[in-house]
Amino acid sequence: MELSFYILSGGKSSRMGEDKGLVEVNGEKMVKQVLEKLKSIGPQIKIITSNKAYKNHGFPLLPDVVPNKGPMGGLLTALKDSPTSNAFIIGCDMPLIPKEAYLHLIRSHQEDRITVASIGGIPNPLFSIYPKSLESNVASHVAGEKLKMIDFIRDNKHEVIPMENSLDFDESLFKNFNTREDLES
Ligand SMILES: Nc1nc2c(ncn2[C@@H]2O[C@H](COP(=O)(O)OP(=O)(O)OP(=O)(O)O)[C@@H](O)[C@H]2O)c(=O)[nH]1
Repeated sequence: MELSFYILSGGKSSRMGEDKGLVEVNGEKMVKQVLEKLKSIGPQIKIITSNKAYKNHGFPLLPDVVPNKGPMGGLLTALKDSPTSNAFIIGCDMPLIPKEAYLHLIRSHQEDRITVASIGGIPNPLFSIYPKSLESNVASHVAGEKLKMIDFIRDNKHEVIPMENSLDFDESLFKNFNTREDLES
């Protein structure tokens, strides 16, 4: 299955106070850590942001087609752009997720549905694979201001893959870093 990868980095980062993807965790920018894993998985990688500071990572940047709609706007941008029939959507603030987790989700994916990773019983729409065929459904949600990713997933054919059941992962590897306190913990 051919896949394109999109890192969502277009958020307001209001809790962090500065653009999250460019903040360092364990001495390296979060976006860089995500890119390092993706590079070894597939060639089609883009960062969805309008912040030019992401440019020096060497991957194409893509601004949101409809700005200020949160991750749903990022998903719409990704599916519109995707040259492949499926797109892997990843938040920029989960830098510790191991490559094996990406591979596991890809192996679990079936082309006609959304494949959502769950961690500790909680589905994560920003570590998920979406069929490009859902683009018009996403566009309707965005136009109707129905911006909760989880509601979109529930409205469409999907499968939840509990990461901890299949792989011997520590849940802490799926931590996302939203605040300064998160960085210190
Ligand atoms: N492209 C794009 N990505 C977004 C948008 N809003 C949020 N994201 C990304 O979605 C992921 C989760 O974002 P959140 O933590 O919910 O929101 P945030 O705006 O980044 O941060 P807060 O303002 O602190 O809530 C992060 O990777 C964000 O960069 C958006 O409007 N466009």
